Amino acid sequence: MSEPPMRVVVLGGGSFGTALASIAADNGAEVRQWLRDPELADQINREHCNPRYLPDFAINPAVRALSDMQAVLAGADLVLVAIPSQAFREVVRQARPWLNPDQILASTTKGIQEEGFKLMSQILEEETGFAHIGVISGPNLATEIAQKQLTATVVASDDPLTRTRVQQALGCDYFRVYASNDRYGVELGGALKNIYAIAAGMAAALGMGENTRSMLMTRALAEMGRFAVSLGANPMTFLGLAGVGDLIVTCSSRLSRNYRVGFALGEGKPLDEAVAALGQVAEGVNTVRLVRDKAHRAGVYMPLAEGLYQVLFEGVPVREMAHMLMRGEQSSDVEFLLSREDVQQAHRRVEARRK
Ligand SMILES: NC(=O)C1=CN([C@@H]2O[C@H](COP(=O)(O)OP(=O)(O)OC[C@H]3O[C@@H](n4cnc5c(N)ncnc54)[C@H](O)[C@@H]3O)[C@@H](O)[C@H]2O)C=CC1
Ligand SMILES: O=C(CO)COP(=O)(O)O
Repeated sequence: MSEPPMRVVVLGGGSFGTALASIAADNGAEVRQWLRDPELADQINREHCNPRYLPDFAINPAVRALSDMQAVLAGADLVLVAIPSQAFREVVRQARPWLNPDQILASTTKGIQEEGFKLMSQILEEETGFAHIGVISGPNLATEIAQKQLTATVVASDDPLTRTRVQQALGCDYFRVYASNDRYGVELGGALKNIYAIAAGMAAALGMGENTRSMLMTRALAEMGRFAVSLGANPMTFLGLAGVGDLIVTCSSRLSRNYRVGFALGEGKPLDEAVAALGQVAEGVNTVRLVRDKAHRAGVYMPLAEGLYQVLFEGVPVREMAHMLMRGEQSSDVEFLLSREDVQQAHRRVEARRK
């Protein structure tokens, strides 16, 4: 006898939640999607389209949208939480009475909560105390996934059941799901790359070329690694899809909201205007502030995050910041091989000999 279909619930009616719900339905799962707006839920059920967030995409008609949290969660095997970080805890609290410890819970959100510098799966853990918790992160522009363009993601959890169930629910012929046991690293990579996507968008708006973008992405990776090490995380995870994979796509594509905010800023638009014009979440705007503050307090050298912070929140012109960054310290390429301190020390020795 064949197994009954997996019951998958997606919390969130944005572009990524909608794309994931359709993948799971394409894969044969019984899928329900929770949205707070009942009218949009009705429209999705009627027209199989989410005009607000993914207007040109035909949603698999098997996806049922609901705005009643209790009804949506009844009997769920896997719950994917695709809610922007600012509202994530609030929605998990709303769902909590209808969640149970046998369910698999996974965050798809690439952001950080200000209080306590919490990542979203830590919020899932705090709010539920359950064991089957994971995250999904990778080069996953929702619009491309909706078009069934081939890509892959990472499910990260120290719980093998969580990894396996997510792979079963979402892995299909246009979406591969790789496994990782470094939940913190995968989640941190997803949040950090948004910062650098804003910078890449700015550089593009200023007419900077491919060498510039390549330098920016590679130095971003170095900076992400330095930050991860300071938090006790394993920077090797950033060599995977949820690190360098997501960094490449988000720093290269106009489909990325973070890139688009950066582009608008590079064109001279004020931050509030750039964010309002987007009409969707660009997590990097908040993340850069949180990461810059944390790096400051911990004494971690993050010139790109610092520079971006100054452009976004202190009114430093983009070109001036680019110039300052180019005139910054001559540093080491790969710090795991040659430390920054060794390079600085060598400079000091040469200077001392000159005097
Ligand atoms: N869109 C993409 O390409 C990808 C997005 N992500 C991540 O997924 C997360 C969610 O993003 P998207 O779906 O793209 O967002 P979105 O901006 O397209 O939509 C956000 C959704 O959250 C809902 N929402 C906001 N506040 C809420 C609240 N208080 N209660 C209930 N619902 C609320 C909105 O109504 C909307 O349905 C983000 O953290 C993003 O980083 C991850 C991978 C790809
Ligand atoms: O995370 C993403 C792609 O993997 C989406 O990036 P944006 O949130 O910048 O659109």
